Order: sequence, then C-alpha cells, then structure tokens
Amino acid sequence: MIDKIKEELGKVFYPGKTNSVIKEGVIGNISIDDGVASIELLMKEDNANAIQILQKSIPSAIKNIEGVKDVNLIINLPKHDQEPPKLQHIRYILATTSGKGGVGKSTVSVNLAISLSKFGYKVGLLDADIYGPNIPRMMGIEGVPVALDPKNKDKILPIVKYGVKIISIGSMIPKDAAVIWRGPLINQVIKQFLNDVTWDELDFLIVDLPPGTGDAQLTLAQEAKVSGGVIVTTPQTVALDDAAKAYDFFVKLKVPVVGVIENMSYFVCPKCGYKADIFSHGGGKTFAQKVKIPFLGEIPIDIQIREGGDEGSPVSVSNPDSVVAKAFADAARSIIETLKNA
Ligand SMILES: Nc1ncnc2c1ncn2[C@@H]1O[C@H](COP(=O)(O)OP(=O)(O)OP(=O)(O)O)[C@@H](O)[C@H]1O
Repeated sequence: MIDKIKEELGKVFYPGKTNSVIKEGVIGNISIDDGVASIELLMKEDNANAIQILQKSIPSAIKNIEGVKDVNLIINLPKHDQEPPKLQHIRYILATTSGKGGVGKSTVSVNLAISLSKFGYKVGLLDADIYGPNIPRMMGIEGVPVALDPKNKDKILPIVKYGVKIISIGSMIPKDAAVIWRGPLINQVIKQFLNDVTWDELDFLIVDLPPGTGDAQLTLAQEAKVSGGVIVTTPQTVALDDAAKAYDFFVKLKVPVVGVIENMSYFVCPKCGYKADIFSHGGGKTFAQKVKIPFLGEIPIDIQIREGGDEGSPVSVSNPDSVVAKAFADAARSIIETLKNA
C-alpha cells in the first residue's frame, strides 16, 4: 500500500512549483497503522500558504486508496538555529488562537486583557487578525484613528481603552474595507506592530491571532519569544478537531501552550434556569487532559458577552461581578500561575 501512496503523492504538486511533493523532497516517513496512513511532511520553508494547501491536497490524494481509512499528516517545520528574540520591554507575550473561526477567540482576548489590567498589570492587546480585525469594535474604539508618537515619529501610539493599550489594523483602514493580504504583508504588519508601536513597559502583551495555522502564527513565533499560547475552542467535535491542529502548530513552533478555554460551553436559560449543552460540553477539558495542559475554564453562552462585544463594552467592564466576567478573571489567574511556574 505504501507504494500506491507514493504513486499518488507523485501526482500532488508542491504549491507554486511544477514538481510533485515527492520530487520536491518534502515527503518523509510513510507508515500505515490499522488503516491510518501517517505521512511526514518535511517543510523546507516557512510557507503557511503551502502548508494549508498541502493539508488538503495530500489527504485528498490518498484517502480513496483501498485500505486507507484516515490520513494523519505530520508537519515538520524547518529548523531555525536562532531562537526568537525576547522583547526586553515586554515581560510576557500571550498568543490566543483557535482552530476554527467564530469560536470567541477575540472575545477571550479582550476579556483576558481587561482582567489582567484590573489585577494591576500593564497590558497591551495586539490584534493580529489582519483579515477580520474585531478588536476595535469589541473594545469600543471603532473609528478612533491611531496617531504617530510625537516623541518618536517612527513609532505609532497605541490607543488606550479600559486600561489596555491596543493596536489593530482596523484602526488604520476604513471600516468595511475588504483587505486582501498576502503572506509577506501580514509578516510585515505583525513585525511592525511588535516593534514600531510605543508599548513602553508591558507586563503582558496579548496577541489575538487569526484562526487556523497560518502566516500570522509563523511570523509571531519567529519575531518574538512567545511565553504562552492560549487555545480557544467550543465544545463540539469539529471545533475540537481544529483546536488540536492549532495546538499541534504551537508545539511545532515551540510555543508553550498555557491552556485551553472552552467557550460557549453551555447555556443557562435566564427565565427558568434550565441548563442546555447547545454545542455539547466538556470537550475542551478532555482535550486539555489528553495533551496535559491546563484547562482554563468554561465560559457559558451569555447574551451579555455578545452585547458587550457589539457595543464595545466587554462584560469584564460592564458587569465585572457576573459569572462570565469571573470566569475570564479565573482564566487569567490560571495563566499567571502557569507562567510563574514555567
Ligand atoms: N460565550 C459567548 N456567549 C455569547 N456570545 C459570544 C460568546 N463568545 C463569543 N460570542 C459572540 O460570538 C461572536 C464571535 O466571537 P469572536 O469575534 O470573539 O470570535 P472569533 O473566534 O474571534 O472570530 P474570528 O473567526 O472572526 O476571529 C461575537 O459576536 C461574540 O460577541
């Protein structure tokens, strides 16, 4: 069967090249165990676009071979001799990510940032979701333009709201403008947001990454030493499958993962108190236990969260004593503990 797999892989083009993945030399070990074909992908370049294409094209090329029930693609990124630099003025960089979109990653980022700021820490929030920058709306700074730093015209001043210093591409482009970003531009924006913003001294910089395993993740991990990755997921299987991929990518990028947070974990009817597990329940905790990382808690589906996000007044500000605001604060506390013990 392995010969047949090799034959099929010989027909899969390496993205942007005229050679197959076999000829490009990016296929490592191939094995079969109980119908699951494990294929090692030995990337020679940090090319998130190529990885994303191959994550689809390789499994689809071999999944119809007789006897193949499933495909497990093991991605190896190229080795970098140099460690990413530690940004001296920032004590901890936290990166929030999710496998799937719309699971509440930005909601978690803003509420963690506000919780940390309320504990007395100096906090920055970098919106690296270049394709869908939601942070300005959620933090109530939509339409507020960024300004150059009068003390250093090469730098941009972050916008301060709820005690958090914020930078987002959403503050630099007209609202509703559709932006087409290619990999190198995304890299450039993230580099500039890290280095050309007057953050001053920060205890925490929270980086809200786009969903998935793309250029933003790669660039961040190369440009700065990330202290901890936070995975946000909803409890249903499709979201958890993608969360596992996001976790795997952090591991490949040598980003220590400080925990998983299960958002939209359950719903309690405000009228009758009935608890419904709309998207199932508990998968985030099970996943955290499986890969041995801290579980940061369950955030219920709550109308205050959605309203707070839409109105630019996150629940940690508008209703700090609510169950959900306390859950975000508890998650922030767990992260601090993990970082202190690292
Ligand atoms: N626990 C929750 N209860 C109710 N609404 C929520 C909850 N979490 C998030 N939402 C709402 O769901 C929507 C998506 O959330 P959010 O933008 O945080 O997701 P995301 O994962 O960052 O999405 P994207 O894929 O755009 O990056 C928002 O309207 C938000 O207010």
